[in-house]
Amino acid sequence: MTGGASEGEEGVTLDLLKMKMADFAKERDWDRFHSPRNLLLALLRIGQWFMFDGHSQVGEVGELSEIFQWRGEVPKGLPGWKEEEKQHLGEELSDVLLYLVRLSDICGIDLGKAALRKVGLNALKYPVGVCNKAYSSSKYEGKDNNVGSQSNGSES
Ligand SMILES: Nc1ccn([C@H]2C[C@H](O)[C@@H](COP(=O)(O)OP(=O)(O)OP(=O)(O)O)O2)c(=O)n1
Repeated sequence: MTGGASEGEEGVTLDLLKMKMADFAKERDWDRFHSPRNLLLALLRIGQWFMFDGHSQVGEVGELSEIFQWRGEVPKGLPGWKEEEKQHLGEELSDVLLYLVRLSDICGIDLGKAALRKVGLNALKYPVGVCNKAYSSSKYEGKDNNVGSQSNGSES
């Protein structure tokens, strides 16, 4: 699929991204590089794996983390961030999503279905009424889960 720039902008689906990534790789004869292991390393790597990518030592999750590194806690909505900083964040979030979509596709996992199923499992594991006042799991005790919620009035 090689449609126009605005294609799919209204309600982007995982299937559309999956097709875009498949076309991107096919058009460049990069299918041979998009193995499960390579895609996982592209997300997480420390070190180099690809011939045109000699300068980067961290994977996309690392690049995403670098944006938040040393900023301390960041309020929701990112007040005070410049537009180009938000755009950069969008790019790094997209890289993570795109590699995850591609990794799922290459592994034969329907990511949308798997994620929906997982949302259901999460709801069973953390029932409303038990968890809506305070986290009962010691895993989360002592953590401030409402950091920044006053900045835009949204709940986490
Ligand atoms: N073999 C490759 C190389 C790149 N991409 C796509 C998926 C990502 O969305 C993006 C990653 O490109 P880069 O490795 O150039 O990473 P960045 O765009 O983050 O550039 P930089 O590392 O310079 O910040 O390109 C891909 O599908 N397969």
